[in-house]
Amino acid sequence: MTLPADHVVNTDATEPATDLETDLGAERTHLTASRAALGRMRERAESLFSAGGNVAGDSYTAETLGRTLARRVAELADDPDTPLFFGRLDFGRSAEAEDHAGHRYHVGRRHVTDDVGEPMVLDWRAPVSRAFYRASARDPQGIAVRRRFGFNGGLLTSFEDEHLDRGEELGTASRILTAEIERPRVGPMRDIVATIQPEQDELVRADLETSICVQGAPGTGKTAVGLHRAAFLLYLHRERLRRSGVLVVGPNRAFLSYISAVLPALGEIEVEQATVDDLIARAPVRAQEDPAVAVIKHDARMATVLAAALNAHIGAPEEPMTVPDGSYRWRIGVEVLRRIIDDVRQEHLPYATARERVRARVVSLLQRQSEARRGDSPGDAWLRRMGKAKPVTEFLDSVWPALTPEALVAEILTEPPAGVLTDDERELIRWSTQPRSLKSAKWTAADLVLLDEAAGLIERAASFGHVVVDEAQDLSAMQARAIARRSEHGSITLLGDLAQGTAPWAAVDWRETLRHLGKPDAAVVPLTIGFRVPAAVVAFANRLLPALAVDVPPARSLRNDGWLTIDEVTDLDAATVAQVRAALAHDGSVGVIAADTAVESIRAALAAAGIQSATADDVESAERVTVVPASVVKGLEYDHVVVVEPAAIVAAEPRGLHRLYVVLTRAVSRLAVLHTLPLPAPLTS
Ligand SMILES: Nc1ncnc2c1ncn2[C@@H]1O[C@H](COP(=O)(O)OP(=O)(O)OP(=O)(O)O)[C@@H](O)[C@H]1O
Repeated sequence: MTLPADHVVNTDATEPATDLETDLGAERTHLTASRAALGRMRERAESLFSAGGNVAGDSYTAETLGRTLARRVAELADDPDTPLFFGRLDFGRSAEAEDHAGHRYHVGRRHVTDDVGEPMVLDWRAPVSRAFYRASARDPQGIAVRRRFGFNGGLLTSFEDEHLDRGEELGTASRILTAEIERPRVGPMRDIVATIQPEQDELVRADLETSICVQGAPGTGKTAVGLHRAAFLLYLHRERLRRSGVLVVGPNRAFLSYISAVLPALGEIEVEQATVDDLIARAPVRAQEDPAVAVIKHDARMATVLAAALNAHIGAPEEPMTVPDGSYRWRIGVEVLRRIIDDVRQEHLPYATARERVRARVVSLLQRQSEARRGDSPGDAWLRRMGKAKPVTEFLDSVWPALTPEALVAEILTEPPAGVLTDDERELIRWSTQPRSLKSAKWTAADLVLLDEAAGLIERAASFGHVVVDEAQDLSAMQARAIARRSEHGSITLLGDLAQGTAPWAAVDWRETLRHLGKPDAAVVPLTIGFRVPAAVVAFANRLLPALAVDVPPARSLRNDGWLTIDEVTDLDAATVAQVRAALAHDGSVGVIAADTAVESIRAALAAAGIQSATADDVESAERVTVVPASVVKGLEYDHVVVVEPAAIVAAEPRGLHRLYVVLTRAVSRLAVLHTLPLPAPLTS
């Protein structure tokens, strides 16, 4: 790659800057020029877009071209509040610099080229940009100087140089990194491209073929890593992943709306985001059930039960088949029919595909007989007619009957088969009242995982090219299998923290989850640097860890600036209002977290005091205060968190201590804990 002369580092570019202001001025000029160039790139894309209909020959091509160009225009959108570049690499003249020796590159959110196609800003995902994240004084990777830029909104305000060639390296002491981590959080989650850390970058840039499981304490950047990995893979394997798709799975709607802006900000607008429940929603949930019943339905043994029940529908042919065809009668003997069934069973195809395979094998035997007798090949119409001939259909219906997932699940809930579940378990899952028809069946949420499993046994689900699963510690075996079916031919990034497992089936060992996901050999990699929770708050929340019975590696907080108060009060509402008022005096977001049942009264108390609040899924809300039920706060963060009555949060569910650990680790700067009841024991010991 060649660069225009003014971007080429001459030998003295690696000398200390003589005049910071001049340097800053030059960088601002480059930023302005880059923005203008991006504007021109967008204009060109827009004019192509509007001309698209005329150039394309047919409507299909026009539509495809239109979509491609519309996407291109969207990808080139410029947010004036977001820096277009955030770093600069000055390559030295060592052999390691290879072709880049003496070159200077600005690194930013997307490629920007000037009018003759020369790069002005390199995409952070380009191979050259890797050194921005990974070069160190010990391993400079050809870099003489790494420059990081500080921004305020879209305005370039400062920079920070590391002369790697002189052994200088700031690492996590970088002021710009510190400012980014400490900046107040408002609105939805932001990207971290400017400050991805080396241990994160290694995961972000892992190959498409590689599935990984990331175990990290709260705030170590798991979500950020997963989203950036999706963006990275889309950049590197654009066409392939555009065809197969990339999916991000999160725990709930509030979380998905919180993260929804990250990928579009990186120019990636085609990633599907869903909860597991969205993925498997083939019927509406119209009934509740005892959690003990749901636990059984989410157990991996249900997959065995369903597979066996389905298998039991495959019968053995008992009599030969005779098919009339005009003046002929074709005959297939019972032994041959049995062989067909045995052979197709061995192919381990989905049930419905296999049924069609049996039909095709039967028709091909009929065809051979017809050819032998008639001396010519029958046409397609004949083949179709034979496939639908009554004796063929009757044969299939008796030995390989068509089945729907609903029928299969209804069958095992009507008469739970013996052999895999205990008798008690069978009684627990048994339908107490039989629905009049499958259509009127009132499915529970857990029934939907069974329906999805059944659907997967009957027909193969489409596989995404890559799936990012966040908060994966809460996946049940059956949910993991639902994701496995959707990533059979792709890879997975699994993100989670065993200490934050709140589902009744929460994982205690990642190996087990990976096995259910069909990626048993994926590496489990820890993230160890905490970017959210201040050290004092981490120390407080960590008092819970021994009681959580999980083996997780410790993390070190980068934030020493936090603030923690624990107050025993007599009037929770009044104390909450007072804390929220105090928090509003600072910058940033305020999250009030309480047991689910307490949320409405807290919201009312705040409103009575003139403080309006938003709900967790309304990330664009103008209100700075959000009142969040403890059950949906996973993955979210607020500058100032007020936790109301920890004992009630713990008492609300069987894994209440895990929930409290999640709740206490949402604070970016300040945590206020208010209680009237004694604090849960592990917190006071
Ligand atoms: N390298 C980084 N530079 C700046 N900020 C970062 C970096 N990594 C993570 N962060 C920030 O730290 C916060 C926590 O990140 P994230 O939500 O990804 O953590 P997490 O491990 O998924 O947390 P949890 O376990 O609570 O879900 C976010 O605000 C994120 O933007």
